[in-house]
Amino acid sequence: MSALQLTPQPVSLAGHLADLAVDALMDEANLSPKPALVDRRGNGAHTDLHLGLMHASALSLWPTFKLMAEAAAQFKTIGQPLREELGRLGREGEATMLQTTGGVNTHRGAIWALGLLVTAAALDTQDCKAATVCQRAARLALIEDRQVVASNSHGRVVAQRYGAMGAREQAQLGFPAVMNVALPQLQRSRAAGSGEQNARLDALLAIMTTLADTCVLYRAGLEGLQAMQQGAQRVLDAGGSASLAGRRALHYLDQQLLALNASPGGAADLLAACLFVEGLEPALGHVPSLAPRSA
Ligand SMILES: CC(C)(COP(=O)(O)OP(=O)(O)OC[C@H]1O[C@@H](n2cnc3c(N)ncnc32)[C@H](O)[C@@H]1O)[C@@H](O)C(=O)NCCC(=O)NCCS
Ligand SMILES: Nc1ncnc2c1ncn2[C@@H]1O[C@H](COP(=O)(O)OP(=O)(O)OP(=O)(O)O)[C@@H](O)[C@H]1O
Repeated sequence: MSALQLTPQPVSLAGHLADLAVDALMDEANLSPKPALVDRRGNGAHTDLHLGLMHASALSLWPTFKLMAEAAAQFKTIGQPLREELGRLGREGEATMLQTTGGVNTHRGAIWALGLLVTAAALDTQDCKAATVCQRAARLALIEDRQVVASNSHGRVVAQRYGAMGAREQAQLGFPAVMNVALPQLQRSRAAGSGEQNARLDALLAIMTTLADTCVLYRAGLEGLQAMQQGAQRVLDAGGSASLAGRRALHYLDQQLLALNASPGGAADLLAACLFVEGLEPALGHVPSLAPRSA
């Protein structure tokens, strides 16, 4: 039989959500020029990462996201059983990621954020507005996972040292960096005539202006965080990444963050989360729910 005679198999809703999550990770990784992050130009501040590894890691997470969406259908409501199943799948996803990358942390924060959002979307695809999905994800993130083993993660170290709110709190608050910062900036930049890549760079920069990025704090302390926040604001004030002055400021920010070894990995994860929730309504508006309305 020739390939032309093969009938395409319908993609399940869970598979569709996993596609959207992996697409968001691929789009974030490919977006260039991002300050000090892995992109098409190079490795940014990371000696142990490269674009091929980011791609391989993103693709390896497809089954994890699909299983998370299926868990929503199985458990149907927001509660401890679903939360703990997600924790289990998330830890398995982290293990898969580390196996794929030979032990390098490519997407820890992204598994957390996108995992919660995929599940929240799958709970009720009749209402997959970005704001509603972020709120559902927050309700999941607020539930304690009794199986979690406290680790000495970089985020925890930094939380103790500086009192910074990290990935956990960002999710528990309903992703304010996505809803109040990144999505409005995306829309503003598009309305001002910027191309899609520049609008996405502006959204990343907008996140960087206020986020307490624990990756940056761990690698470069408060000096790095201040350089990131102020430098990102300067790019936006100069006209954003589509303008000549903004592009110069972005180049300067890149050099400054590289010198400080300060890579805004948390901001990058939240840009991926922003692209994911923005894509939900157009992609799923017509698809029936996997599960009845969540409690
Ligand atoms: C909550 C998580 C992210 C751990 O956070 P913690 O701060 O302790 O760890 P760590 O420093 O290793 O990772 C933080 C990650 O978040 C990203 N990040 C950094 N700062 C921020 C921020 N302010 N906001 C959002 N994300 C951020 C970074 O890119 C980094 O990858 C999560 O990995 C976790 O608890 N996993 C356990 C498995 C689980 O429950 N999974 C649920 C799947 S839905
Ligand atoms: N394009 C990207 N380039 C680099 N990092 C990214 C990118 N997109 C997302 N990230 C995030 O940045 C994090 C990597 O940051 P970092 O290297 O500080 O992590 P770490 O392994 O915890 O620290 P270290 O490398 O200092 O041991 C990943 O968890 C990932 O979520």
